[in-house]
Amino acid sequence: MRPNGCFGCGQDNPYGLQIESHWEGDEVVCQWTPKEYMIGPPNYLYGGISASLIDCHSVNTALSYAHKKVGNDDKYDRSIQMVTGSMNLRYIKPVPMREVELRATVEKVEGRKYFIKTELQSDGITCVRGDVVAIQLKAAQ
Ligand SMILES: CCCCC/C=C\C/C=C\C/C=C\C/C=C\CCCC(=O)SCCNC(=O)CCNC(=O)[C@H](O)C(C)(C)COP(=O)(O)OP(=O)(O)OC[C@H]1O[C@@H](n2cnc3c(N)ncnc32)[C@H](O)[C@@H]1OP(=O)(O)O
Repeated sequence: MRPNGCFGCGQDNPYGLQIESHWEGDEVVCQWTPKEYMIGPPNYLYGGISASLIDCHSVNTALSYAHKKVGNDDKYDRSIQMVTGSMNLRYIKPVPMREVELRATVEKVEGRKYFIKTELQSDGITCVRGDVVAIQLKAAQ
């Protein structure tokens, strides 16, 4: 989708994280590598960056799922809009400053609420687990 200035996934935001998420079976997956200045504790990723990664990846999972539900797999429909309603994170292990993988699944959908479970992994080990509720905005009247 262009233009896209989203801090998480916007290719048009040079200061953003520029994540790219794609479907792999029933999961939405993304590989991403931190910049040196995104450090928090010595040698480890800043927790707010992990939160941003999980936030954007999860909301995009919901957004893409909502598109699929109406039989639209590849064309972005600007009338379908999604925001983060709530996000609960469990920081299980510190995240090393190297490539991470995000893996998200749609747990359930209730009306406009999409319940997404996302894991942030390093070398196949889950470091952060997120439960995100993405909410589809009411269609403009
Ligand atoms: C796989 C490839 C991916 C492809 C993607 C492709 C392209 C990408 C393109 C574009 C990308 C664009 C954007 C990037 C995506 C993400 C960006 C990152 C995410 C964000 O950065 S986003 C900003 C932060 N976010 C907000 O700024 C939200 C502020 N807030 C509000 O705008 C309202 O507050 C709202 C809308 C949330 C609700 O308002 P509302 O009036 O629509 O809804 P209402 O109150 O009627 O509630 C309806 C039902 O939701 C329940 N509910 C309400 N609030 C809840 C909550 N907080 N948590 C859990 N449940 C909640 C109620 O309990 C009720 O549930 P029930 O129906 O069961 O009673």
